Amino acid sequence: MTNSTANVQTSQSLDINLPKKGMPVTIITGFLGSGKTTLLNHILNTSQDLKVAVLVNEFGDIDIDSQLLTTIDQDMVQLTNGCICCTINDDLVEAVYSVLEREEKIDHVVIETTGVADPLPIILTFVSSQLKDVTTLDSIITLVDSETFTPECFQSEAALNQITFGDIVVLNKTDLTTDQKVEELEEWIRERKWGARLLRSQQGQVPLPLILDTALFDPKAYEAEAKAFAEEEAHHDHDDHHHHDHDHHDHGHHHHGDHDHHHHDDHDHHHHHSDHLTVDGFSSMVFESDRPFILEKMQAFVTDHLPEEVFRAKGFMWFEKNTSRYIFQLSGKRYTMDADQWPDAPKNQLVFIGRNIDKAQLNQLLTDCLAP
Ligand SMILES: Nc1nc2c(ncn2[C@@H]2O[C@H](COP(=O)(O)OP(=O)(O)OP(=O)(O)O)[C@@H](O)[C@H]2O)c(=O)[nH]1
Repeated sequence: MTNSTANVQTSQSLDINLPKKGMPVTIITGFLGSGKTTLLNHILNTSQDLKVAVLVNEFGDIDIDSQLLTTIDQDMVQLTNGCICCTINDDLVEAVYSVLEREEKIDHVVIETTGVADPLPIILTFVSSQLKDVTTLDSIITLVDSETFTPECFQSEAALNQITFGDIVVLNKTDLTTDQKVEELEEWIRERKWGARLLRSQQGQVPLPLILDTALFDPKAYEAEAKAFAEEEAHHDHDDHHHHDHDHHDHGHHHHGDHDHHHHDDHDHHHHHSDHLTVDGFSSMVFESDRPFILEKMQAFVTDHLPEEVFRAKGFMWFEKNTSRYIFQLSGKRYTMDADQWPDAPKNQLVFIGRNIDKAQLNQLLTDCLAP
C-alpha cells in the first residue's frame, strides 16, 4: 500500500505511518522466581532469525533483570544479539511506542511482568488503549515453579490470577520435583483454566514455535473488563488537570532514550505502574554498597540469618579479595552464586522481595557483612 495516507483521517494517519503496526506481543507472567527471565533469555538465545524487543517491568528500584539480560543500564539498551531491551519505568504505552517507532527490524515484542503483580492491567492496556490499533496480543505465557507452587500459593491472589490469564502455562523447574507432582499441578491447572496449552520445562527450554506466534490470545474473553478499564482510565484522565498527552501524535519528535517521565510521578492513575511500594502485600528492599562483602559473613547470613519473610532475592555481589562478580539468585530456600566478570567498577547491588520485610533489620544484617 503506497501513497494512501493523504486520504485517511489525521488521527489514524500517524498510526498507519508507524513502521511496526500490528506488532505481535507476548506477555510473560508468573510468580517470583518461577523462571520468567530464564525463559526470556532462552527466547533471545534461540530466536536466530527473529528480532525480539524486550520490555521489562521490574519490581524494586534497581534494574537487575535487564542487567541479567545484558550489562548496560539505560532506558533502552541494545542486547548483545542485536535485540533491544527497554524498561517500563512508568508508562507501558510509552514504552511500547518507543519500540514501535524504532527503525530497525523487530518481529516480536516480549514483555516480562513483575512476579508479584496481577497481569490483568497490562492485558487490558493492550485490548483497550490505543495499543490495540498498533499491536496484536499473541499470547499470555504463565511460568510456574513446579517445585514450590501449591494452589494455596503464598496466599497471593496475583499468583492465582497469573494462571487464570495464561493462554500457555509452562511448568518450569521440573528437575526439582517428581512427575507425580507435575501431573497433579497439570490437573489442577486444567480445572482452573480450561483449554490452556500446558508445557513442561527445565530452564525455560521450550520450543519457540509452541510459544511465539501462536495467536492463542482471545480478546473477546476480556471485552467486559476492557470496557470498564477504558471507562475508568477516561474518568481518571478527566480528573487529572495536568495530564500528559497519551496520544502519540507527536511521536515523530521523540528522540529515543530521552523520554521525559517526571510528569508521571505525581499521579498514579496508571494501573500498569511498576510500583515500588506494595503489591499484594509484597514489598522490596534494595541494598547497594561500594564496599565489598566478607564472603564468610555473607554466606552465614544467607544460610542462617535470612529473615523468613524474604521469598526472593537477586543481584550482584562483590567480595573482599575477589575480582569476580557474583550473580546471586535466591528463590524460596534455594540460592545460587555464579561467578562472572564486572562490566565496570565492582559494587554490591541486591534486591530482596517478600512480605512484611523489616527493612531496617535486613539493612543492618547486610551492613554487618561488609568489609570494614
Ligand atoms: N533448577 C532449576 N532452576 C531454574 C530453572 N529455571 C530457572 N531456574 C533458576 O531459578 C531462579 C529464578 O529464575 P528467574 O528466571 O530469574 O525467575 P523470574 O521469574 O524472572 O524471577 P522474578 O523476576 O524475581 O520474578 C534462577 O536462579 C534460575 O537460574 C529450572 O528449570 N530448574
